[in-house]
Amino acid sequence: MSAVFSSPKPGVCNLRVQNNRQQVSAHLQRSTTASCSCQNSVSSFNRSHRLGHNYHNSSLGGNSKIRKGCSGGWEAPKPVRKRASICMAAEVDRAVAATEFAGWLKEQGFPEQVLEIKMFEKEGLGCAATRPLKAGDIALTVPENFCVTAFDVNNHPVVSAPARGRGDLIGLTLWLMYERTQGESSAWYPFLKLFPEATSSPLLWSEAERDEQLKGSPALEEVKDRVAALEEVFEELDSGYFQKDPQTFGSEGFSLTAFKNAFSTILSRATYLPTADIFALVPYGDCLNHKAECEASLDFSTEEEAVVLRVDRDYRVGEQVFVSYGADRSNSDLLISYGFVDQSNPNDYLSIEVELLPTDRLMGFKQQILEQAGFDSPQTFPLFKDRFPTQLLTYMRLSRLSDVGLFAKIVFDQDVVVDQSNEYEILMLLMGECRVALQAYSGGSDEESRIINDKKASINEKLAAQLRLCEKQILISSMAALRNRLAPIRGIPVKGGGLKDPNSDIMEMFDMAEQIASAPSKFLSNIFKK
Ligand SMILES: C[S@@+](CC[C@H](N)C(=O)[O-])C[C@H]1O[C@@H](n2cnc3c(N)ncnc32)[C@H](O)[C@@H]1O
Repeated sequence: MSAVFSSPKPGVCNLRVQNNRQQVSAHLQRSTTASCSCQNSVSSFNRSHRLGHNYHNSSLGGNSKIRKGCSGGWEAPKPVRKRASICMAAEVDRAVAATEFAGWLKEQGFPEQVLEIKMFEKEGLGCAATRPLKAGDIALTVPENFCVTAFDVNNHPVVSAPARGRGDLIGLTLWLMYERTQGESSAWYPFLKLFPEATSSPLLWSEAERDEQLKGSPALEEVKDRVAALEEVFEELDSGYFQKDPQTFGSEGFSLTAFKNAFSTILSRATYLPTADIFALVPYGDCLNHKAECEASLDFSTEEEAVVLRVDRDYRVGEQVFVSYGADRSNSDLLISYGFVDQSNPNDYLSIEVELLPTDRLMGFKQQILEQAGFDSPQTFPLFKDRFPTQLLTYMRLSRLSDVGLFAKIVFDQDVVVDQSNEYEILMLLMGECRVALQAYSGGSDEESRIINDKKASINEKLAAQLRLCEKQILISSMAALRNRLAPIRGIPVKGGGLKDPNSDIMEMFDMAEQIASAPSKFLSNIFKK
């Protein structure tokens, strides 16, 4: 994995604020107070990262539990043979399409739901309650045979072969590409009419646009990696199947653009169902929008043999019912996977990677301590706008400690300062890392606010500005929190005697000191002793 921000001084500061694609980041379970504070409870979290699932093969090889025992299947109406055209949602009024879709589903025996699909100003299509709902109520029950899954891909006369072994998301992408080329002849036409042609994901932006708009953001590397992987898959499909059979795989419907558009659509609409370990296109379910505070999500119920949504809060009639697309989704992740940014996302974070110094003579000993506490080297931690994990600080304290006698003070679930010079060093290192990360973005935060409010700015420009602004805010508030922690160590008074904001006249001093975050520790300890 590529690190986006290199250390201010390699070998001295082994920290990198990096992209958030990966693994272990730590999930903070307790919410905190307004100013940036330290979190005590961290557990590793496995985000069901939809894109990440793209490259595993779990569900295509007959792992389609959701369709096992399915009786009858979805009786799609007999296709009316019309000239095949690519079905593009931009050409249709999606609100009208939603009403037609509901009627069509009813004809197929779809059960009555307590949700209706409606257009909402901010999120586009969404689901509104048609009767009052109480927390715990079932709001949606979609029998399994109405869902499109790997089962349909595996049994598809055309796309089953190219989809084999490629994972659910690519399988569904191929399914969508093919069905789109069938236009009104597709058995799923009323369903497909609801889909947007593509999302606003930067996976679809031009190289120049993404380089310019995402400059400084860890999302840039992430997008580059994902696009490269997607293009590689397309190359294989193109040379292995599309070019060999141009009659079946027409050049327009099976172009790279069509592939990427369909992939972004599937990425944003297919729901991962944990119980069945499968991705599915779920009618109605694919119209549910995300709210970070929400805990409800779709899953497959083996008892009901249906995909079910149980709401986590009360809803009034007409109110939009939300789900969670995943508890720990950063804005960068939301933008790449769904093409939107949630500016008030309490779960937004930047990842910071820390590791032991390879030249440390106590490396082996420290590694054992880390292993016992369940950490790796390197290890990724999240940096939130209002909090960062205690474990990040403890990890860093350990990594910079040279006095074995102080090792007993290393406690991962409590915020215990080991010794003042060690504390000073790690806070300065963190500060330096945040500063370097912040400097990688061009322009000040005012620039982002201006773009967000500029009526002439494009959707992509606005989305990128929202993302950059949120990420900058995380770094700025982390630096403010670090300054607050540094102030008492340095014995510098802060306004009103509190720890919130250092006096503005000493800000300059802080700034100067922060610039030397990577200075030799001898020099730092001299400052400390002043
Ligand atoms: C599963 S679909 C939901 C239906 C979608 N709104 C539509 O019009 O078809 C996911 C898409 O909904 C939109 N969306 C979901 N939650 C959102 C939110 N909180 N804010 C803005 N857009 C959201 C994004 O465009 C995303 O790609």
